[in-house]
Amino acid sequence: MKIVDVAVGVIKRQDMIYVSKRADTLHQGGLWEFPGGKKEADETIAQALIRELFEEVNIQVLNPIPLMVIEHDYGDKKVRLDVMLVEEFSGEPSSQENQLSRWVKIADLAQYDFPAANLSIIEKLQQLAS
Ligand SMILES: Nc1nc2c([nH]c(=O)n2[C@@H]2O[C@H](COP(=O)(O)OP(=O)(O)OP(=O)(O)O)[C@@H](O)[C@H]2O)c(=O)[nH]1
Ligand SMILES: [Mg+2]
Repeated sequence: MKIVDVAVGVIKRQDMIYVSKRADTLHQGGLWEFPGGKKEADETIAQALIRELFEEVNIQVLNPIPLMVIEHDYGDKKVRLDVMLVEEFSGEPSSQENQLSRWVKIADLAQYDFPAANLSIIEKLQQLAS
């Protein structure tokens, strides 16, 4: 199965992270996510992140910092999540795609249901915060 490259942005301000709910009809629908999406063939992963976060939440990413890379096989789909920490951005995140979105304290992220691949991201954020 072909692996899908995904740029994922962990948008952070103080002890809060911006999360959105995936539409029920999508892959891993109904779960919470960090904004992002599939890399196009002609893009670098940083370019994909900048484009996706502008399209999805209307911010200009300034200085993304690589956090981790996660490969996960969902059975119906294999993904490689290139996860980047986004602490420098201009604009105020707001959902452009009718997604429910909110700022959540890092300590409270575990109360939200995320796709299985995201669990190690949340663990890492909680380690960094403690
Ligand atoms: N954006 C995002 N995708 C994630 C996360 N965790 C995770 O497993 N994924 C998976 O990554 C894949 C691509 O993400 P996506 O659906 O946002 O892609 P996209 O924005 O390009 O959407 P599109 O297909 O409607 O153009 C999906 O299969 C999704 O399930 C996450 O935290 N954020
Ligand atoms: Mg997306």
